[in-house]
Amino acid sequence: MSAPLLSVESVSKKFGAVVAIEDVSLDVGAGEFFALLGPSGCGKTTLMRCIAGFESPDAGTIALSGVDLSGVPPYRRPVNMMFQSYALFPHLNVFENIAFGLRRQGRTRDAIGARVNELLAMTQLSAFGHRRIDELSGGQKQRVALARALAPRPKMLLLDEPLAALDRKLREETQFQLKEIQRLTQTSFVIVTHDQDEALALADRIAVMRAGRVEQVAGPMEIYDRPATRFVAGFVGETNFIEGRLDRKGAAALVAEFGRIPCEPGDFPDGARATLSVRPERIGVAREGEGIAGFVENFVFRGETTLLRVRVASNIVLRAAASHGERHAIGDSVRLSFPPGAGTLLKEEPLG
Ligand SMILES: Nc1ncnc2c1ncn2[C@@H]1O[C@H](COP(=O)(O)OP(=O)(O)OP(=O)(O)O)[C@@H](O)[C@H]1O
Repeated sequence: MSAPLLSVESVSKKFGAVVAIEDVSLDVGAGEFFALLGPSGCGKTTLMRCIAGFESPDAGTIALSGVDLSGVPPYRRPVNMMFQSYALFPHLNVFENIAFGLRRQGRTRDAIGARVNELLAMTQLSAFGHRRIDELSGGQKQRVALARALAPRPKMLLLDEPLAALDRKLREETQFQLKEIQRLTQTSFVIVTHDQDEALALADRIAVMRAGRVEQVAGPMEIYDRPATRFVAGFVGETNFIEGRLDRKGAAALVAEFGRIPCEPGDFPDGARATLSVRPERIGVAREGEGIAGFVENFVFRGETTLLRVRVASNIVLRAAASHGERHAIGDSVRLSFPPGAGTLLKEEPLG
């Protein structure tokens, strides 16, 4: 594998007594779309600001193309940041906003014109070059901010919650555009988001952060299908946590209060206490036959699936997604089945 574009090594940052990030290490490749995902306050913005040069780490190093960035001011880094507020210049038109960084670089008039027109076309704003910023919709402003940040050809673009200001419908459409623009420019994008759907939809790889630390770095499918910790499993997507004791004799199973759940034992020892994380859509729902018996306590229609809450023991309710077209009623008896490999076995850990 080629050397990473960005390399963050053992970086920590405190604000007074508050530990914002602690011993964070990760790499981002050239042309990669990378997401920092985590709940509010987990340190993702602080990490991004350290990469941009607006904060300096207390410990650790940040290097770009192998060059240590400590002491390098933000404007000298080949990194640009797109702020959540967009921070556009209201007194300049769209063209001049996009041209701003290029003028500072002292490019010729022709070079500036060519680059701005290229970005106007890429962001579907060609007809808007002369518009004032306050004459634009929220989605158009977002695209101007993106074009402006990309204009000087940074090696890496940092995006702080880039879609947060857009309504839901527009956000989805803009996700496709953002991905397309990233692909066309081959710039590394590092996006900060607390929205798991956004991270899963956009990123090639995701770092899931919690309380200043990175819990897992992996591709979206792996994060979803093979979460490394209980926190990641619960934060990304919906899941069931089933507690029990591992029985490795014969076909491995987690022995839960309400029955045996087939599972892949990994390197957990026989008899270990563990938690199985199982996504609702991986549980089979049938009216009769084999499996764990339960009854439907409640359900919500989700379009493609219906999410059932199934009581399997006096104190345990599991969520299972029944396919489209199956009708269920409150009180129905059902059987739940768990294909081996449907879930991920996790260490027991206190949830902080
Ligand atoms: N300049 C600062 N001075 C003091 N504390 C700060 C400062 N910046 C961040 N913090 C604290 O550091 C921790 C991490 O904050 P950070 O903004 O990086 O989190 P975040 O994951 O980006 O959250 P959000 O999604 O809410 O922006 C928080 O406890 C925050 O209050």
